[in-house]
Amino acid sequence: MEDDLLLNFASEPPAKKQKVKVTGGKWKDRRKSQLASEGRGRNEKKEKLGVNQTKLGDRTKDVAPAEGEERPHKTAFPERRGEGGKNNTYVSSLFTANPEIQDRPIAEIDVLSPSNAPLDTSSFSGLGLNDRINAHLLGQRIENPTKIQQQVIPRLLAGNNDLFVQAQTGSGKTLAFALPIFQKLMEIPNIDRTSGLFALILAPTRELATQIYSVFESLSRCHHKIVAGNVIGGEKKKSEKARLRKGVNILVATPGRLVDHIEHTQKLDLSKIRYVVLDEGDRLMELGFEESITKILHSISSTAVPLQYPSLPAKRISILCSATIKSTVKKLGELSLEKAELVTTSEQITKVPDQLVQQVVVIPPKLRFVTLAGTLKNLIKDQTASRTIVFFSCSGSVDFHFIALTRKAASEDTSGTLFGSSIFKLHGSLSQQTRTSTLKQFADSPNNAILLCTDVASRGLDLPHINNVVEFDPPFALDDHLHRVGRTARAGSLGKSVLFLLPGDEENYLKIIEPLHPSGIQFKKYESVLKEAFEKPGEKGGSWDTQATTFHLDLERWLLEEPRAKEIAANGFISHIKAYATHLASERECFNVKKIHLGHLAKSFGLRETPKKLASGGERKKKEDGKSKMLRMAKMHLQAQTDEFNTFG
Ligand SMILES: Nc1ncnc2c1ncn2[C@@H]1O[C@H](COP(=O)(O)OP(=O)(O)OP(=O)(O)O)[C@@H](O)[C@H]1O
Repeated sequence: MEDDLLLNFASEPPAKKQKVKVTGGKWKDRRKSQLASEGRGRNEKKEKLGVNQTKLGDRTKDVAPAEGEERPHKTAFPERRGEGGKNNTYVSSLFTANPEIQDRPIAEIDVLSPSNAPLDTSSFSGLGLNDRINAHLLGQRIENPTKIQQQVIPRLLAGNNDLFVQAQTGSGKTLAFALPIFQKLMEIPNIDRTSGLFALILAPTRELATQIYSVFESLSRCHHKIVAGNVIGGEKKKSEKARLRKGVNILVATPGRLVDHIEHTQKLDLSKIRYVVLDEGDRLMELGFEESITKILHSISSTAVPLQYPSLPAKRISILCSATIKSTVKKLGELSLEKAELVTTSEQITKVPDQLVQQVVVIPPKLRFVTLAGTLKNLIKDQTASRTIVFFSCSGSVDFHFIALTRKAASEDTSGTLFGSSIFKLHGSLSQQTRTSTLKQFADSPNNAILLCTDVASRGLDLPHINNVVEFDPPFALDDHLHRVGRTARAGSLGKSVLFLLPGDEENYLKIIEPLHPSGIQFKKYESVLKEAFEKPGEKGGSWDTQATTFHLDLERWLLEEPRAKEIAANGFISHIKAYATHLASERECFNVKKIHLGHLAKSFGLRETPKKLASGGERKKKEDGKSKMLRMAKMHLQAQTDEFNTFG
């Protein structure tokens, strides 16, 4: 019998256990004694694994229970008495007792031509950029400006107006402000690092700040005496101070860390700043940086001195960039801009790029893990150096799926392999050093690479050539969807995005995202995903479900053998549920935590225990009313989100 076609059931037909009532003492002790009396102590775990396995030829075929076992619910997969206490746990089948999924036509969609691509009709030199910068761009195969660059570059080169720049994700906003600012500094006679700090760029996350800094750093090849620096927190403040003391002309910073330096680094002189860029304005506000930004802007204004450089504007020019329009961005505009000109492109910025192919797979909760694995396998099939990003709702879920896919129970590992590809994890609870090196490894990987992450990677990050985005957990807001899928299909390139939804209420989310997708949405059946991924060559039409089941059960078995991994799974499950409870009230008709089948969802985390037991740690807790539970969860999630993006040192 082939090993991978086996399913394990109970080992020796268990002799019927005598139930012994245990009373007195602590609940844990009572439970231990109860289990021991039933012969279900810890040491039995191994015996239960992998012995007396039964071939599953047909997913719906009912297999006779071992002697001494009860036949469970008729439609369910044959169950095994597990390690449960009062409520026994079951090894349920992946493919039975799943909720129904609405039938939808599965048509191919016509992909439109790119909406954020460089335009053939215009050149950078035509916009007023000098030869050195042009040559530098050509060296990077950047030949024609995008629409937003066409509009912003001449305005910044010529003008004295503040700008409110709104454009689609991946439309080249960074170069739109970086190129003219750099050129203006190039025009300062004898500029060097001691001439002063002239441009400040504020970004919401350390990753984004690092990325913008590297754009300026690479531009310094056009004039090696212009020095860019960054202060982003998470790194040693001492070395940042030393950098500021030596002098920089362009500073890229996260707001929290910059305020810290304003207060404690005497050498930091903001008086010559003539350009302030607020990148990802909506995110800066969402992360609560309003107060820090106000302080920074006030410090700049209150120390400003007149300059004798004719190439620089007489007064400070502020540029606010955002891919989405929100009331919070408008508020940031009021705070930072003066008589600003709105610069936007004709295409609807609140839509995804036209060329993006959006797929949706509706998956019963039990099948989420195996369908994720199948999706990843299919996406990298026939590829050699593809890049895929998978978004999760919380760090706990990233940690679990990383260990589950790589089978590495040591949580400090951030890289591994899956289906011959490199796989990485990234979230805000990792140290800054780890985050930076993980992103670099992911970007530089010579083979196919997959990044499992939270929304820490959803904003502004320009990872090169991302082919696919998978939203394993739905976004918490529509803007998040735009930003997540916006990591692919950048600057006119093609890209695919896959959204996972649960059957039932979550299917309503389709109606919400449909207007954002000019090319339409392609519906995919999870069965076809699994079939493509798991069908053995030459065995068409039969083996895929068995293979998928085996793949999943291997995870369950592994968790039983690895207590640390099981702990990570339990934590991942609990964090996932908590994060789910914080979906916007306005989207409750799609994401209602009360309607989730917790048992089925726990199975997708490889867990056989009842979720109630997991969530409470087995202890009875005082009943909490619904409202205070929601508030508590929302608070926890907000805290987790801020931690996720913690830009402070
Ligand atoms: N004119 C161009 N031609 C070709 N590639 C370009 C051009 N301009 C920018 N790019 C590339 O396109 C990618 C996206 O640019 P950028 O990160 O500035 O987009 P963005 O508008 O800031 O997106 P987001 O809003 O998602 O942060 C980068 O890799 C950049 O090098």
